[in-house]
Amino acid sequence: MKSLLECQGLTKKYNNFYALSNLDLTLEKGQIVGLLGPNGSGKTTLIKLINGLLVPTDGRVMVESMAPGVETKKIISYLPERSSVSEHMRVKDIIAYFADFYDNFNVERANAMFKDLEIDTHARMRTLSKGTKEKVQLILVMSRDAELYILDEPIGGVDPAARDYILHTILTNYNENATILISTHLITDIENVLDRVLFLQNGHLTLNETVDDIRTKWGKSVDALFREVFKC
Ligand SMILES: Nc1ncnc2c1ncn2[C@@H]1O[C@H](COP(=O)(O)OP(=O)(O)OP(=O)(O)O)[C@@H](O)[C@H]1O
Repeated sequence: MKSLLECQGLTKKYNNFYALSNLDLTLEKGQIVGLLGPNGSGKTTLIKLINGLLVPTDGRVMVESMAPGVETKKIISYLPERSSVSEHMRVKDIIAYFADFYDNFNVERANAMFKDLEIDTHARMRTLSKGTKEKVQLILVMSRDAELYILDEPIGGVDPAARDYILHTILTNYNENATILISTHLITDIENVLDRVLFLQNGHLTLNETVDDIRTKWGKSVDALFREVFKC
């Protein structure tokens, strides 16, 4: 089976500091993968390398057998750590902009999710709360028919009640052959929707297991295992 994402010996050095060291990783299609690790462990660095926003110091990353570039941007839908959406625009204008920019943007799906989450699409971004802005961006990203969705800390500002709804409707309302890679510290909230978990520690991939195998092997939740492994 052709893999969706392949990293071989992937290394990123900032000056003399290794943010990512010799990382080997293969992800197949059709799974929701949690990218977990303490602050500074290299999650955003890995995500930026996959998106071609950083160049590896060593090793390589391939998406659908292609190096990051124009072609991979068409099949990756990326939610960055920090907002890339213009604050003065109205939500409806951002939807139109996305529809214009991305061939694979599904306007009906976006509008249905905005309606479900009761977000006023006439509102300007700057007038929305932090959590609502996050919802808007997540909806925009998940409304593309992509093969790989990469979400860097998508729901930190969303209240816990809305989180459940978002995780179950938005993250599961996507093409089942696609893969979602989510970096988050909200492990308890998210672990029920995850198929696989990656642990990053000081730039090293220290765990790559299915959630079922974690529960069977260690007899504990992903959150409990994370707290044990990364105990300060
Ligand atoms: N541009 C840069 N120059 C120098 N060091 C950097 C740069 N970007 C990141 N780093 C360092 O690389 C390491 C990994 O950072 P990264 O942002 O990938 O971590 P992270 O796991 O995403 O952290 P967090 O959970 O806090 O967002 C950190 O020690 C960080 O300080």
